[in-house]
Amino acid sequence: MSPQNPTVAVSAPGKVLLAGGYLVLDREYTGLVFGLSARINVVAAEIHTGPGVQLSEIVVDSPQFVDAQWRYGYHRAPEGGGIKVTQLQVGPKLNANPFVETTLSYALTYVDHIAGQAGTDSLKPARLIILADNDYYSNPGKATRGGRFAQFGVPLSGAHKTGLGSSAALVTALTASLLTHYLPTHLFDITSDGGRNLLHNLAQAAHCAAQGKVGSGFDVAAAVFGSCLYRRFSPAVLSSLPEPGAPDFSGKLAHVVEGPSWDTVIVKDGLSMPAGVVLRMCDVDCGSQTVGMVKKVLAWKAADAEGSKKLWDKLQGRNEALAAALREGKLDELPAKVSAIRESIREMGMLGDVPIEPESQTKLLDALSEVEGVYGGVVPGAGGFDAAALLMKDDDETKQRVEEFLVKWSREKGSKVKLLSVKGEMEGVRREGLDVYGGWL
Ligand SMILES: Nc1ncnc2c1ncn2[C@@H]1O[C@H](COP(=O)(O)OP(=O)(O)OP(=O)(O)O)[C@@H](O)[C@H]1O
Ligand SMILES: C[C@@](O)(CCOP(=O)(O)O)CC(=O)O
Repeated sequence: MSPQNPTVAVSAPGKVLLAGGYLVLDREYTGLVFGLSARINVVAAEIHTGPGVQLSEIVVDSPQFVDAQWRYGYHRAPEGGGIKVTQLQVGPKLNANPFVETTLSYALTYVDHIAGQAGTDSLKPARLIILADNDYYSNPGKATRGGRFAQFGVPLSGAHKTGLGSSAALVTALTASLLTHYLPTHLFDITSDGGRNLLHNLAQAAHCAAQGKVGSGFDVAAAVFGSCLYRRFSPAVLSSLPEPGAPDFSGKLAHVVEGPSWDTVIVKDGLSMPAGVVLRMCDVDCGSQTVGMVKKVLAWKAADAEGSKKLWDKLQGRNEALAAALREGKLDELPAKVSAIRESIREMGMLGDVPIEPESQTKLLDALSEVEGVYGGVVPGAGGFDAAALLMKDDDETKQRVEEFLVKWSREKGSKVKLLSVKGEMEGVRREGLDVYGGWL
């Protein structure tokens, strides 16, 4: 028989929205979502306490960063309020991690609800270890330990994010590791469709609560399902959920995440990568910030309902045409499909007065498209100055040409552009063997 609360490891991929930024906020439209080879891993293990010792504690470590341990006490709140977690002070100051804290309260509440129904009292203390692939963070400067997981030598707040969706991958892997650790396979199985749907719903709910807003959720969808065509859930699905600890949070959470009201549409075979083609990401370190872009685009959409609908319908058609060319392996069509999308994106940026594909990025993408073996590139997600996603031949010669091009470009333009080692990947959340984490556990 397997132990009651086994040590388990789960990983979830990062994301890139290749096409469908802004449109995917609206259920009328879809997004081309790719999972990435950069993963966030979480190992969940029981904490063994001495005989007679009672403690209700969850310890979370992110050992690649300095001062990155968070300890929480937990208890069952009255009136069905679920599991309340309270951060315990470790060092001189309380260093909050809202994504970890909220995910613990959501996942433990759900586990306790299910375990309560099954008549067992299974919330034993646990230790969780977070290990993130290096591409999630750039120029941390003081990285000391090589290998798959760097020791960054800075606190989490001092690491520069590359925008691969660390919080969504973390919330998903953390939720999945807790459910897998505490629940027997017949109650939660990450490899089943039902298990993945439940994980998706619970992770979306926790991620929205932690970030204090309901986005399109494509990042959590990528973390759970990997690459797909994504149509969002209606935000109303989450509107009946009270705060953790409030009366009946537990029952309402279970009702929402198990409920039939989710209208997310994930089309796994709607998106694929032809043999010999790879999706790669560039990090552009240029110091330019883009804030409030979503707000501005939505304001333009509201102010010009008719014109914006026309443009979005056209862009949706162009996005679908790219997905079809990828599915059908029509490599010679890729450059024109990518250019058509970029043209509509620039039009949206101009009409909304938002730098979605700013001129510096237009120049970079145009020049990259001329490099032999590159089919084209876009500003992914919301766009802006700081990233580019490329479709290119999957061979070392093309990679080398792109890297050489970027070195020259960076020198000439004074903006640091570098190719990340991350690649597009189809697979979503998965169990991992413990041997991957040698030396970290
Ligand atoms: N390795 C980690 N260990 C612990 N917490 C982490 C780790 N990585 C990310 N987080 C949590 O996620 C937060 C960052 O999430 P945020 O949504 O700001 O960025 P992101 O998801 O990486 O970026 P983007 O949405 O632009 O792709 C951190 O503040 C922290 O709470
Ligand atoms: C603008 C938007 O459609 C995409 C944002 O993507 P990213 O965070 O830039 O990868 C917002 C969303 O989908 O939640």
